[in-house]
Amino acid sequence: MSIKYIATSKLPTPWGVFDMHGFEETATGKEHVALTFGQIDSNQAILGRIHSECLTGDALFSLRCDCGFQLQSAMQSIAEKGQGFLLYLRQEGRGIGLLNKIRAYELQDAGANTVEANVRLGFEADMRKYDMIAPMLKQIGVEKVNLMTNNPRKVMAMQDVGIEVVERIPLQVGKNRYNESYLKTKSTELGHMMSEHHFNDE
Ligand SMILES: Nc1nc2c(ncn2[C@@H]2O[C@H](COP(=O)(O)OP(=O)(O)OP(=O)(O)O)[C@@H](O)[C@H]2O)c(=O)[nH]1
Ligand SMILES: [Zn+2]
Repeated sequence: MSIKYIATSKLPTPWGVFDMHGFEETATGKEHVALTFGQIDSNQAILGRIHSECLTGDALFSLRCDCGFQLQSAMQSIAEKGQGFLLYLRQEGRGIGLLNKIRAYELQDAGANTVEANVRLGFEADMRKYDMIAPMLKQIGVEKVNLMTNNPRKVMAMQDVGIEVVERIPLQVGKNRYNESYLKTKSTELGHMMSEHHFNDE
């Protein structure tokens, strides 16, 4: 994929000051962000996260999913480590977009699970593409990663574009009474690797 690096600025956060790098997909004009913390050493495996946009969870405090909690936890871990990256990819709703996600939530309110809702709307369970990752990581100097995720598809997607995932670090945070069945569906139907205690401890 052709993606253009645009500019870099500081991004002060509650956990520390990140550098924010802006990108634009040439074909679609879609905008993505890479955050880095500290000095990136290309010879080392770098702690990082690939995070897909979730306006409701990341910005509007939704408890329907775990996205906002994962975002905060990842940024905190990166800042504590003193070195790391986070790619914030604008593929809302696993690639179906915000309004279709709200349609899917409407179906879920009526009893469908997250995968059934997507399928009823005529979408696959997960429509995300990860081909912007390689040029974005190249720009910020990351070649090997310790990836914070529970999603095996992300690990495979990284390897497919030639990025070595040295370690997968589980990121199980934010379980609550509103997202319990969402998390279960991730584990049973989307292949996410979740330990059982995630479902049992209140
Ligand atoms: N279609 C749809 N998308 C959802 C729903 N709930 C959350 N999402 C989207 O799911 C995506 C979650 O992305 P991530 O947190 O990066 O990744 P993940 O696949 O859950 O894997 P992890 O790295 O383990 O968190 C975001 O794009 C959310 O907007 C839902 O019920 N339906
Ligand atoms: Zn979410």
